[in-house]
Amino acid sequence: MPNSTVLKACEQTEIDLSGAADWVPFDAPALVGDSLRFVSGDSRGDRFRARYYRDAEQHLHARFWLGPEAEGPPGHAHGGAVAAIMDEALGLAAWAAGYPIVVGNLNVSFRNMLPLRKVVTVESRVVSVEGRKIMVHGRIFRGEKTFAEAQCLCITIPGK
Ligand SMILES: CCCCCCCCCCCCCCCC(=O)SCCNC(=O)CCNC(=O)[C@H](O)C(C)(C)COP(=O)(O)OP(=O)(O)OC[C@H]1O[C@@H](n2cnc3c(N)ncnc32)[C@H](O)[C@@H]1OP(=O)(O)O
Repeated sequence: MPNSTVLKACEQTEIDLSGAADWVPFDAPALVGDSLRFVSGDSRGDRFRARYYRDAEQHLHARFWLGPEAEGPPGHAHGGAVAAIMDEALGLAAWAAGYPIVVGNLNVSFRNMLPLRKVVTVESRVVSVEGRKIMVHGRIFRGEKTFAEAQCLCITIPGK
């Protein structure tokens, strides 16, 4: 099947990105707008589709789907795609917690190859705040399987 046909088939498919029962949808574009364009901005794209949520404790979660344009190893996600998800989701977690930041350092461990065309969950947590340094940890998983873990050092932007 030619590639264009595969892409078209993907575009037409609705992906179920619904959250857990106790999650509340989080309007990320309302908070950071076009900064999401690179990763989660195209809800019908063939690279990433995403939806963000917050749980009762206000931690940010996301459902992500990676399509054929995120491919690295055959059938699996490119490491840069996984890192981009971590950059967006963990940076956004700091913003959602009230800290206007940019990411200063992002450390990603790739634990298992992440299959394309499966919905995965991203969980995040602000673990410490020291002056301008906000540390956020995150994980991408599906069921019992962890695909990646990350530690993200966010630095608040003066004057924001
Ligand atoms: C203008 C409007 C923007 C709006 C934006 C909206 C974005 C909303 C998006 C939300 C969802 C998407 C999230 C994507 C998030 C990105 O991808 S952001 C893009 C990628 N990141 C960047 O481009 C950042 C580039 N780096 C910089 O701009 C500057 O280096 C920084 C990070 C602002 C820090 O510079 P600085 O303000 O001069 O601060 P500096 O004194 O160097 O450091 C402050 C403290 O942090 C520590 N630190 C700084 N960098 C590091 C590091 N890499 N490692 C360890 N420690 C460090 C320093 O040691 C220092 O510690 P203390 O001495 O206070 O103990």
